[in-house]
Order: sequence, then C-alpha cells, then structure tokens
Amino acid sequence: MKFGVITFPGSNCDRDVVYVTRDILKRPTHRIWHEDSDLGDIDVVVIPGGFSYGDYLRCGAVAQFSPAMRSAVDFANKGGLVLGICNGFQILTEVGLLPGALMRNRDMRFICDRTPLKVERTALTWTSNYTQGQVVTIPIAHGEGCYYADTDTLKSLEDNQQVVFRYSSSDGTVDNNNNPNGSLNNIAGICNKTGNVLGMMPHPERAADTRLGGTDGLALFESVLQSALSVA
Ligand SMILES: N[C@@H](CCC(=O)O)C(=O)O
Repeated sequence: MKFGVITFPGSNCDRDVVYVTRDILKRPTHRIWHEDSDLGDIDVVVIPGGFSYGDYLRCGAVAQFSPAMRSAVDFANKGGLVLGICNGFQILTEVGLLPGALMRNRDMRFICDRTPLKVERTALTWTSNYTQGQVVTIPIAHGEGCYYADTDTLKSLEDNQQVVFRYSSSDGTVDNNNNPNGSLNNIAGICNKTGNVLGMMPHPERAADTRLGGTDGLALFESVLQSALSVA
C-alpha cells in the first residue's frame, strides 16, 4: 500500500504523517506538492494539518483550488482512499467531498490539548482495528474545529452512520461537558457515504509513537494496511 501526502504552503503536519507511514509503518510514501496535479502511483491520499495558504479567507478556502486537491477530488470520486486531518478535514468540506463546515471554536480560542474520542463506527477501512465504542486519546490543535451542518445534513449523517468519531469523556460519555469546541452532536470525524473519504479534526499522526505520549492514533493507519491485506 502506497501513501501520498500533500503539502501546501503553511502545512505543518505533513512530515508527521510521512514519519508514521514511511518510518513507522515502512510503507512507500510519496510527497505531493500542492502545484502537482499528478498524484503518482498511490493508494491513499493524506491531506495533513496546518494552515494552508495561511488560512486566509477561512481555513481550507484557498487550498480547494490547488491542482493537487483537484486531482484528490477525482481520486476520491473514483473510490480512492482520502484522509483529511484537521486542516485536511477543513479542506475536504471546502471541496465538497464531505458535508458541513468547520467553524470557529465555541469559545473563539485556539485549542491545543489531548482529548478522549469515542469510536462510533468500526466497519470502515479507517477504523477496523478499533473496537466499537472504544475511547481513544488523540491530540487536537485548532481554532476552527466546531463542526456545523444544517439539520437535514446532520440527520442524514447520523442515519447513514457517517459519524466516525465523537468527542467524549474518558468513560465514553458524549455530552456538552465533553465537547471542546462546540461541534454539533460532538462530531470529531465523519466519512462520506461510501466510506472512502474520512475527515477528522484530531491528529492521529501525533499519537502514533510512544515517545510522543501515546499510540491510539496508530491503529487508524494500521486499519488501512489491514484492509489492503484482506483485499489482496
Ligand atoms: N488551521 C486550522 C487547523 C490547524 C491544524 O490543522 O493543525 C485551525 O486553526 O483550525
């Protein structure tokens, strides 16, 4: 399984993802500059966190027009696996691969923390190595992470089981006291209807090495590898 990681001016988590896929998981990893429309021979595109194009206008608004993102949209529409982390999730909503929007955090402040997340769906390429309802601890770092969607969209996300991660307490309680940024329904990550596109505000790549304080995020990348093995 080969990974491709897009870098925009202002990305700051691209190397962290490369460290996980190339150095920890030992998988071929191709770095894709935002001006490249050729993604190369890859199986998974990762859109990393950061402040693409300085977060001007709003997070992800400019990145949606980059040649690499236009190719990533084609790739996703053909069934390719696309993961957007934090700024990557914001970009995925901007290009329309995922519904809804990420707005300013409820308290209007940038949050940098570690937060418990409840895994809501494991019948997915991205999460098969977790258990249903498992609570994992993953870092968050964002100013615009408050997930919003209109009532119909929210209902359809819930009905189709597209909510993959929710902010929770460490015992798995999902409520307003355990919602760092005010996201509707405590949504921390969603997938598209077909499940090949996942966007999440927390950073699994920052929880993939014991030296960084935890490995709860590594299972996400291992799930993807597992799915490739079971298909092969
Ligand atoms: N630019 C984003 C996210 C930062 C990141 O991706 O780590 C924000 O402040 O909301």
